[in-house]
Amino acid sequence: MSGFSLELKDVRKSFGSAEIIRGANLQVPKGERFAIIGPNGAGKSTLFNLISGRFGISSGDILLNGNSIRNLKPYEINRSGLSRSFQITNIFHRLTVFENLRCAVLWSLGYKYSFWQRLNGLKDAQERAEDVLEQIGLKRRRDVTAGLLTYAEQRALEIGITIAGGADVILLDEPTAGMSRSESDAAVELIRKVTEGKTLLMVEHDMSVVFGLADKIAVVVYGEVIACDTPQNIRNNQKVKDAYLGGHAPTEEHA
Ligand SMILES: Nc1ncnc2c1ncn2[C@@H]1O[C@H](COP(=O)(O)OP(=O)(O)OP(=O)(O)O)[C@@H](O)[C@H]1O
Repeated sequence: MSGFSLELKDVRKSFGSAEIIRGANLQVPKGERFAIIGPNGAGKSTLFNLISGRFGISSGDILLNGNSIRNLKPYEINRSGLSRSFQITNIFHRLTVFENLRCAVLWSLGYKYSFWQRLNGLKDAQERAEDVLEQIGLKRRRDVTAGLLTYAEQRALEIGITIAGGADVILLDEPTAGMSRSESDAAVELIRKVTEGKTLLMVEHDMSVVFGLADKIAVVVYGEVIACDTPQNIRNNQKVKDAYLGGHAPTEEHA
């Protein structure tokens, strides 16, 4: 068994005649937190869509815990232990906070929506949802309709939905986008707590979040991973300085 949660092997993706991902390679060891950074249009979201099965890859391979997932559907990848959040908040606004979490737990267990009527009897799902509610700090908002939460609370709920199924590999797409400084500081703490012992891969533009959370940073430029290293080494990497910010290394000050 490999020590990697996720491996990208010469992954390529074309849309029509345009090759967007051009031989991406990446190895994410189990239990580490990785950030993917890069200029706008570099292919970060596309990589997420390939890893989570939303798009099929054109060539190469993606391994989850040592097994190829290249031909799997998104829900099959999810049930193999990988869960992702989206850049756009992806919650059911008319359900309560608790119902959103319970729904995510049941979905991960393979229940269908039509089972909702009989949910109270499903004790494990109920307990798991209560547990996640506590972890994301929304216990006192348990029975509030999700659409009435503040934006930061909605993003916290979304993180809860992402981890609710118990996946070991978590993908977060710009988890602090649109947040104030204090909200994103709180989000960093939340992400750190709920991903303890798990593997995290996140796309993030806010460098203070990236440098505050990531064990390693992968830099994507024109559909390739041009460097993957510790935050300190990325800061001093000349190739990254040249390609990424016109001669300046990414630092916590760059948003
Ligand atoms: N479904 C699609 N069809 C055609 N082109 C696409 C599709 N999805 C993405 N692209 C193109 O792929 C390139 C990379 O887009 P992507 O969204 O992955 O970049 P990104 O690094 O996430 O950018 P940003 O930081 O701005 O979110 C862009 O040129 C985009 O127009």
